[in-house]
Amino acid sequence: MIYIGDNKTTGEIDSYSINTLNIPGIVLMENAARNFTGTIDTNLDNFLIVCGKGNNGGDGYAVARQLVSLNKRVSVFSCETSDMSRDCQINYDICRNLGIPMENDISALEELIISHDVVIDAVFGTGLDKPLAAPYDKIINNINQYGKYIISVDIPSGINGSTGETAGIAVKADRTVSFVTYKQGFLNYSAAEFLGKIKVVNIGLPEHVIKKFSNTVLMDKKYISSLLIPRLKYSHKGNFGHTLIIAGSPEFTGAAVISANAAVKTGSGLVTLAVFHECLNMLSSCSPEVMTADLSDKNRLLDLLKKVNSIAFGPGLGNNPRTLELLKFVLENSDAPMVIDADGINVLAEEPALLEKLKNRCILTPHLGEFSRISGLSIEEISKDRIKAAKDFSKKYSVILLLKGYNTIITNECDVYVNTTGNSSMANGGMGDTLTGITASLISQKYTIFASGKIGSFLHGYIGEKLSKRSFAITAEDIIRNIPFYQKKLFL
Ligand SMILES: NC(=O)C1=CN([C@@H]2O[C@H](COP(=O)(O)OP(=O)(O)OC[C@H]3O[C@@H](n4cnc5c(N)ncnc54)[C@H](O)[C@@H]3O)[C@@H](O)[C@H]2O)[C@@H](O)CC1
Ligand SMILES: Nc1ncnc2c1ncn2[C@@H]1O[C@H](COP(=O)(O)OP(=O)(O)O)[C@@H](O)[C@H]1O
Ligand SMILES: [K+]
Repeated sequence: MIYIGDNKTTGEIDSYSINTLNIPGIVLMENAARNFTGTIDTNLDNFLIVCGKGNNGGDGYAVARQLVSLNKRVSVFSCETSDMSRDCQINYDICRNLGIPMENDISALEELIISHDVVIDAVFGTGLDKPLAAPYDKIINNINQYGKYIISVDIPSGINGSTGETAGIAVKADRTVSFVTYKQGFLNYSAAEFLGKIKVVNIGLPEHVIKKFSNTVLMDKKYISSLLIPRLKYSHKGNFGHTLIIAGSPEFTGAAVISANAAVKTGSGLVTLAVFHECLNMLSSCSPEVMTADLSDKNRLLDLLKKVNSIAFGPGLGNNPRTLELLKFVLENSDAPMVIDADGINVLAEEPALLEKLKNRCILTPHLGEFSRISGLSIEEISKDRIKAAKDFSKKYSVILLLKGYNTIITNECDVYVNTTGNSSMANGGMGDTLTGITASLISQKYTIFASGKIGSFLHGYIGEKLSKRSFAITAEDIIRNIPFYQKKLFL
């Protein structure tokens, strides 16, 4: 499992490893350098390592030694040779003693970069603490302008590991090999263009050590598989629950159909779609397994509200007083766990006191715009630290929050899971409605609300990713058709 941490987390893990576990810093640096080197394509040769004066630079000097021991051609450019950190100095001295070609004259840098095939950027890592000035602005500019292939050590130099903001300018890496944790700042969308392909490597620390300092993880297939509940031989439809979807309006019947069809395909024992009277005759594209109900028939609705195992509320209902009244009615008459999405969220934003009634039994699945409306935070404020914004909201209202988008965040007040599956081939209408149906269906099948959000977002994005290998844009219908096949693939 890959853990996420900011600069503070890195410092804490560092000091625990050195002071409590008694692992010397130079050993951690050696492990980092060895594991970094292990990620480099063995066909690559002719490296220029650009080193700063802190431990990131120290890693760079240690990587230079490792590459030389693999018979690679290596040169080093030292940004500063005075006042180096202790472990940086040790590795610098060894590089000198080994006779590795070393340069520190900035006027030679451009030519050096041009004459090498790979630049390894070891200028700054988690210790960057001020805006970049001369000569660092020029060094980074040169790397970006002339580097043919750039690999950053830990963090592209100039990016803040906690916030993802740049110190004015930053290295644009082709690959970033980060140590111990995936840096929280990498989740800030503004950092994306600098990171290239990201890989996280260990520095010899067991998972239980990292876990002490981070409760934020990137979900992978293995983790999702570990959450899945196999079906027993003698199970019947009653074991897989009844999902009620309350969705749609004359302009948006599609949203209702999509959510209901997704719930069926995800395996809910029964699915009922409840719509306003005027939509009933527009449901011809519903999967035949979907049962329907008329929202104006209050007795039928009451009956359903009492017996279903989960309720999805919101897609396509319309942001209007009728939807708000309906939500109040549902909340007064049912204790079932709920997935609230789209207009369900929009009307909640009008009357946040209703969130009290959703405590400990709800997952909200907003996209950035909806989250901005319901949290009262601007999109800019949320984007600066999506994890914090999501966690704060979840804590304040005791709900699970699933903040959709590239790197979806799912949190239950204290633990945070980030979903990296999915891509922009999925950026089209109806995709969120699909996720709502999948998530509600999983809740009906006895997964916890939190697990349903995690599995739902992983599966949804996983399908999109697989299909996008062959198609440019993926539709909700494409996802729905493929749910059973890829769901089965998640059972390892
Ligand atoms: N346990 C760990 O966490 C390990 C950390 N390691 C490496 O250590 C790095 C952190 O090392 P440090 O804390 O020494 O920090 P850095 O090496 O990132 O940089 C700190 C140095 O740069 C200077 N500096 C910061 N911002 C500057 C600016 N804008 N302009 C000019 N100078 C600036 C500081 O004064 C200091 O000398 C990590 O990124 C990682 O590469 C590795 O050695 C492996 C072990
Ligand atoms: N670039 C992207 N990377 C990953 N997932 C994406 C991307 N764009 C969209 N998605 C996913 O598609 C879904 C879109 O949801 P939403 O915006 O609510 O759509 P709609 O309201 O049209 O149904 C979300 O689950 C989101 O995570
Ligand atoms: K770096």
